[in-house]
Amino acid sequence: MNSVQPIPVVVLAGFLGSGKTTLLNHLLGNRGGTRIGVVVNDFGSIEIDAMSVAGQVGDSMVSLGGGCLCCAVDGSELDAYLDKLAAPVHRIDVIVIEASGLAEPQEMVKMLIANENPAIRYGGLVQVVDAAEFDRTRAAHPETDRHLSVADLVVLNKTDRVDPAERARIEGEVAALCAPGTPLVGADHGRIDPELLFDRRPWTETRGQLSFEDLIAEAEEHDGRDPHADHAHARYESVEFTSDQALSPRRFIDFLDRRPAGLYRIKGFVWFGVPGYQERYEVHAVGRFLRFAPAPWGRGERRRTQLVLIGSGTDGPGLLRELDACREGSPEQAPPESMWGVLRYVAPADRGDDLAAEDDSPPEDGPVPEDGVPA
Ligand SMILES: Nc1nc2c(ncn2[C@@H]2O[C@H](COP(=O)(O)OP(=O)(O)OP(=O)(O)O)[C@@H](O)[C@H]2O)c(=O)[nH]1
Repeated sequence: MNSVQPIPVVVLAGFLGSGKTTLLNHLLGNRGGTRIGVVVNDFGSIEIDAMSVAGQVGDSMVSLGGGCLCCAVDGSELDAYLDKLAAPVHRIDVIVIEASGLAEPQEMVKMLIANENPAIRYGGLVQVVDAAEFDRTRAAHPETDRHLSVADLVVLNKTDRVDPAERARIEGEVAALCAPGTPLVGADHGRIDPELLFDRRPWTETRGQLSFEDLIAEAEEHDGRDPHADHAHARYESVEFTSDQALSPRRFIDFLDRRPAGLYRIKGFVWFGVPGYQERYEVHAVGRFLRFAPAPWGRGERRRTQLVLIGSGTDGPGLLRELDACREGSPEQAPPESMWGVLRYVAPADRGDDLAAEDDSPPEDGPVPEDGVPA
């Protein structure tokens, strides 16, 4: 690849928790000699997703914080980031924008098509679908159907969480919602062939790409009303919690066990500071699904907890008060057993042997060794 050709800009979209960051990390980890520029657009000003992929992208990383790309960031700001990434000095082959899980992908595509920088070109819309949550997501968010209809490539992710018959049913439904011939690839932890995105003559050139006319028609639909009123995130609110004090694992698990149904997504990391469990515990909750992943702290990284909670109809200040009550002043005195509730939800995500538990699954008995892998 060389930098004379315009750099394709691929939009990675999908509902909250569908696996966009996981897929992006897979691409970054399997990019061979390809240089990928990344734009992460997170919901909430604590850029959890940016941190999840940071370290792998170095100075090519730019992050658009503060909310949804389509609303909070105007075209000129996006253009400025793209200009920066497209500078020849970076020798970038492909740019991937990870859209906020609540963004309207069409808005981003529109911005990219309108971009006047000759060094880049729109490279397609990849829609990530959570196979295990497909029916629920569709019922709660009818715009899912519209998003699928404009996708260039659909990744049916989390296929490990559905059986083959269920997978076949969902594949049929997804295919019926997509434009005819839209490629649909199944994936476990976002492990797709990176060639799907890095090919110089990709699927988007032959079919499926939104035409400008489609986009104008879309825009006209909005006429006379707030163009963002029907966006998914208009119905959502997010709150952020940060603590320099450790959290009590027991009180935090109790908080999670009691979390309201409208609290759709929790992500971030937690410091428990319990002797023997000094790692940084990444937490991901999607609906009733919950997982912790321990990882070492970065060199010199401050021990603390940062969480983003996204929900609808939830009492944000009330949630923050409950989290405040989880603070623990003397974590060094906590017994190791206090971690058991957390360790039930630890799975070695990167190894693929997914032991993540559903909230309502029976608890594992007994302690778990310090590597975090339940016995
Ligand atoms: N079982 C299973 N879990 C997965 C798979 N892919 C991702 N996950 C988990 O699902 C959770 C959400 O994944 P993310 O990659 O953060 O999802 P996202 O779409 O970036 O989420 P938002 O940033 O909230 O929109 C994490 O706990 C992942 O480890 C998969 O194929 N199977």
